[in-house]
Amino acid sequence: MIVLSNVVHHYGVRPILRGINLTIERGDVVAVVGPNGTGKSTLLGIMGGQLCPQIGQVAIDGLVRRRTIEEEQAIRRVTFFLPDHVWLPGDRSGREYLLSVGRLYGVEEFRLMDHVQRLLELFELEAMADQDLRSYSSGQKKKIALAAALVSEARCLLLDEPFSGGLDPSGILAMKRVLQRHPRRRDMTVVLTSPVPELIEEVASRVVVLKDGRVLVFETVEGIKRLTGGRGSLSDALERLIFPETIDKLDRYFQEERLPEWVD
Ligand SMILES: Nc1ncnc2c1ncn2[C@@H]1O[C@H](COP(=O)(O)OP(=O)(O)OP(=O)(O)O)[C@@H](O)[C@H]1O
Repeated sequence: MIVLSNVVHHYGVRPILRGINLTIERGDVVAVVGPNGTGKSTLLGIMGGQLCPQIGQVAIDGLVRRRTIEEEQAIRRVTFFLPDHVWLPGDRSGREYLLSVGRLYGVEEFRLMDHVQRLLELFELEAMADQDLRSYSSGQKKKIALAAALVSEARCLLLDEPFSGGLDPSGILAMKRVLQRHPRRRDMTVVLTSPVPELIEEVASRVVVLKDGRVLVFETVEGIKRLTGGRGSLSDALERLIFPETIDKLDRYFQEERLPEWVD
């Protein structure tokens, strides 16, 4: 379970997050959505321990992030934070990297070897498995980063944009299926960001809508649809909830495209 209590964060003087309170239960897959620059990655970074909020705190399974060294170490053993842009050791092979992540998380050796092999197959990386990571394409690097999150067997996954970064349709399908299956069966907690409502609708049990530094709504996908009239897809609902002015802007844009009257 992840509990955020009055989390406030700003870079310089401008507040980005203005008192976020959230309780995310085990077994939930929560998607954080909102306009560009609204603070989704900042929120994930704070949950992931990469950033320390100026006010408030994050507790994971009852342990508070960045309070004491012991608590932080205990959280790190059960939490995997995958930033949007991840650093990979270029002089290690994909297999070596996955094995080292699994060992860091204390995964038992025999099970680890088998899990690494299955992940390499799942993400269609077997042919590249023993080549240096510097020779991987950007989509292949994204797949290895996702495989690293999964091989950790951490019960709390924080994934910033897991479906972006050049992932091909088979990679998207693989990640989608894993997120649909693992969290409920393994009592995991997953928080992710994605700008694609169609993907969120398929994997998320609940959605956090951030706007102007606050939680506008924290609801199930069906709950968000009900709030906005109950018709259409999540994409339609989010459009009405977060971007109501976009339709007007589109009308204005196409009006201005009309040629002035003096042009033949
Ligand atoms: N290191 C930083 N220094 C200063 N400002 C920052 C920094 N990181 C982010 N910001 C600002 O904080 C705000 C929130 O950024 P953040 O990346 O969390 O937004 P986001 O919702 O994830 O955006 P996007 O949808 O574009 O990925 C933005 O206005 C951004 O310019």
